[in-house]
Amino acid sequence: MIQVHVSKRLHTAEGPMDLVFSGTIEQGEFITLFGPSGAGKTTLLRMIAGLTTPDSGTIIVDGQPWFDSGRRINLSPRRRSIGMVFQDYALFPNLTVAENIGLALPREKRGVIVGELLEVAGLQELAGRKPDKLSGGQRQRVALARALALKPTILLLDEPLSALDLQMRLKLQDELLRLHQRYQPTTLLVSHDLSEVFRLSRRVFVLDRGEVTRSGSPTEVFSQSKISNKFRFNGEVVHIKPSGVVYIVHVLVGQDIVQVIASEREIATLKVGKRVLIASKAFNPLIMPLDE
Ligand SMILES: Nc1ncnc2c1ncn2[C@@H]1O[C@H](COP(=O)(O)OP(=O)(O)OP(=O)(O)O)[C@@H](O)[C@H]1O
Repeated sequence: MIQVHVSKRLHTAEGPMDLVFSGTIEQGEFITLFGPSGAGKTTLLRMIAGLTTPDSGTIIVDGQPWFDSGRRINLSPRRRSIGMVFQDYALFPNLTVAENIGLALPREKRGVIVGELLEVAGLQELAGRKPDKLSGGQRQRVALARALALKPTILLLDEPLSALDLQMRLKLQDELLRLHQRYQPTTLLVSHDLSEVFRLSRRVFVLDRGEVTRSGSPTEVFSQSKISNKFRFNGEVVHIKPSGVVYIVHVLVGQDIVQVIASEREIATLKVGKRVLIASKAFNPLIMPLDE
């Protein structure tokens, strides 16, 4: 369990802003941090990693204080069990894929762990390549494998997929879910992409100007509560969930998630990533695929 209670005064172009975060994250949870640019998301990750020092507060991980301003405890990043992946790939250009993944591992364990990660991340064929011979998606897979090599308690991901095209992003999201399931690190992901928040996390914190304005499941946080009976929306299917004899389809419309009930017959034409039109028919919304 991670208990984070921190505050820090930040200096932004618009003047000072207080970043205040208080939250408890369970072991193995997948959390996203969502919010506008400059809200303080990256700084929060950096404080957990030990790269930025909070002005006050505590960060307790499995009962162990990583930071405690009152007791003057501040573990260095090296002593915190974390793996990190950022938007820019930050791989060592002169090392191969396998060497990049194994870099921080003790020599005697390196072969076994790197071998496993190459296999799990589907990178075996690329083990001997240098980063400049990889695509953006492949590089991020290497960065992810490297972040997991030391079996960190916490995985910190700062928009790792945002530079990738949609197709690659969806593929890497699946990969991320698979890796998370296998190694179960407590994961904090910063994302600007609402469909990503929805696909990957069970819980989201919305940060705005240094404060958590909303938190809960993506559905709770983003569902549109009042929908008029007469409407037409274009959106993208982000999740399909069986519910008894029908299905609940979650559709991303702008910045909102709209839930629509669909029958098995309607579901046959839908899948995650599909662009759809939601329109009202009498009082019940009607959902149908859009021609592409
Ligand atoms: N160590 C620091 N001390 C004071 N101010 C800081 C510090 N680090 C960052 N800031 C300021 O805090 C603000 C928030 O930055 P941060 O990168 O955390 O936002 P963000 O939500 O991650 O934004 P983006 O989505 O654009 O990455 C910025 O204006 C930045 O200049």
